Amino acid sequence: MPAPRNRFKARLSEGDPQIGLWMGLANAYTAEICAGAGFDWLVVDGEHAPNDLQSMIGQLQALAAFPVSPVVRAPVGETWILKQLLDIGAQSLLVPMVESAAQARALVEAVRYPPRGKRGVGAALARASAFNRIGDYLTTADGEMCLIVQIESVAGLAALKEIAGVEGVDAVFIGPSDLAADMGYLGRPGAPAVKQAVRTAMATLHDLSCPAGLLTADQAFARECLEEGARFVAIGTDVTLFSGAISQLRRQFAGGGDAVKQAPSSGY
Ligand SMILES: O=C(O)C(=O)C[C@H](O)[C@@H](O)CO
Repeated sequence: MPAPRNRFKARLSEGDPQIGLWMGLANAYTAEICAGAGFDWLVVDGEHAPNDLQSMIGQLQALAAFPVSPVVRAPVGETWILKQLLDIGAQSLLVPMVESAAQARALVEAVRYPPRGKRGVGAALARASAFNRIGDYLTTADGEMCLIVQIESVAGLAALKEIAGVEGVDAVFIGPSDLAADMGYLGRPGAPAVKQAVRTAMATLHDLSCPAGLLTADQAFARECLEEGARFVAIGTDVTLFSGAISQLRRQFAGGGDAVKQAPSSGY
C-alpha cells in the first residue's frame, strides 16, 4: 500500500487552478468549518498562527474528512521542524523566506528520504504512514511530497529563476506581504510597485512552467493572476474574515450605546 495520493500536487499540473483559504485561527473546530466551504486547499499556518504540532495534527485530522488539500506552512525551513511536519502527515509543505537555490536544494534534501535526501526515518511512529499501516510508505512518500517555496523578498525575486529550477521544488508561492515590506511598502501588499513585482514573478514562473501561487484578498488581482497562469491562489484568511464580519455586525447595529471603536487594519 503506497503513501496517500497528493491531490494538490497532482492538480498543480492539470485541470483548473486551485482556490484556497489561509487558516490562522489555529484550531480543528474552525478548520472543519473552513473544510466544508468548498475550497481546494487550506493552509495550516505554522509561521504566523499560534500553531504547534498538536494543533496542526487536529486540523489535519479535521480536514481529512473533506475533499480539500491541506498545505502546511512551516515556521522556518529547518530540517528538524520539516521532519516533524512530514511525520504528522503534511504532504504539501510551504516553506517561508527562500532566497537562494542553495537554500531550496537543502529543503529538497530535508523532505526526501535517503538516498535522495536526508529526511529522518520515523515512519513507524508517524501519522504520515497511518501509524505504520502503510507498508510501502518509506518507498513511496517522496513521490507524493509537494515542496512549495515562498519567495517574498527582493533577494528571493532576484534568484527566482534559479530557485524555480531546483529539482524537487514543486511550486513557488509569492508572498505579497513580506515582499511589500522588503520593497519598502510595509503593510501595503497592494501597492502598484508590489503588484507589478508579483505580476512579473508570475509571468516568469509561467514561462518556466513552474506552478505559481499567492495569497491576496484583492479578488480582482486574484483573478488577474489566475488569468496570467497562477495555479494556486488563496483569496482570504479565516482570521480577517471572522474579525471583519464581527466588527461589521456591531457597526451595523451602532444605533444604540457608545460609538463603535474600530481597530486599524494591518492589511495582508
Ligand atoms: O508574505 C506574505 O504575503 C505571506 O507569506 C502570506 C501572509 O504572510 C499570510 O500569513 C497572511 O498574512
